[in-house]
Amino acid sequence: MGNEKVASLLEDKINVIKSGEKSIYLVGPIKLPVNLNGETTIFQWYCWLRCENMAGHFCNDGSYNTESIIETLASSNLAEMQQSSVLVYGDFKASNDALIRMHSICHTGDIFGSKRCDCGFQLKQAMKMIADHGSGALFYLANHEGRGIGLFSKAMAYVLQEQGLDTVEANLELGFVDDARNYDDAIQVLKTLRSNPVTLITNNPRKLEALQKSGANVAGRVQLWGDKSEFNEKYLETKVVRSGHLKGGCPDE
Ligand SMILES: Nc1nc2c(ncn2[C@@H]2O[C@H](COP(=O)(O)OP(=O)(O)OP(=O)(O)O)[C@@H](O)[C@H]2O)c(=O)[nH]1
Repeated sequence: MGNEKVASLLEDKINVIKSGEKSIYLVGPIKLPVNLNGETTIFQWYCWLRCENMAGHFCNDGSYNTESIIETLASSNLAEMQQSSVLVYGDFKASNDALIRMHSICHTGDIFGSKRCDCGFQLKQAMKMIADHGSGALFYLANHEGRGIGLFSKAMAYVLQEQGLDTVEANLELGFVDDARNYDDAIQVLKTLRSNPVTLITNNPRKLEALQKSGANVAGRVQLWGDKSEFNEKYLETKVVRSGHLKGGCPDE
């Protein structure tokens, strides 16, 4: 198969979202059958790549064609970088209301099922809530590890926490801010996929604020608490007491 043929197969599945200096290359939808609590649920999956003055990569000159993307893929070493993605359920573009979650990657909680946090529970529960609701999207934000400090630094923060520091103190002692996450790219992708109202699944007021400030059509928020155990009790308490996470279903509760 030549480059031209491959390009023509991919053309309809690539969407270029331009915003100032940067471009976001969005690939999808791709059918993704997912095992959700023992049942197969069909999601549509999209993955994106942000490109910003990356000399040597396919995004450096602002021009774009599918063939040039394919030509540079193999030499771009994308496995060394983080790419985020979104799982979409139902008629996400047209439905009147939809549930969305901006889920920050948690290697330990999402993959290993660590009980030090509630991330793995929230991931599965949010996917279930979205499917039960009939329309929605779960954004899996791969550059958010450790609230934006990266996996290695999160491991260092865990070591400090084992000496009694809470999650916020550990981040600060390592020279980070408490929360360094940015939602801009995910919001751009959301706006590309849907303009109708969305309800955000979160306990974190900063996520809600980021979405509202962006001008996205936000109908409200639903909370997601659960999976409390002796292992994450302090972690959950710190989220409420130090990071201002909300207990209750509405933004102003
Ligand atoms: N720095 C740090 N990050 C952690 C720790 N435990 C989990 N995380 C990260 O925290 C992020 C999730 O943030 P949370 O504060 O649990 O929840 P949230 O995403 O802000 O809010 P919700 O939308 O309500 O889930 C993930 O990226 C995890 O990797 C920790 O002990 N220290």
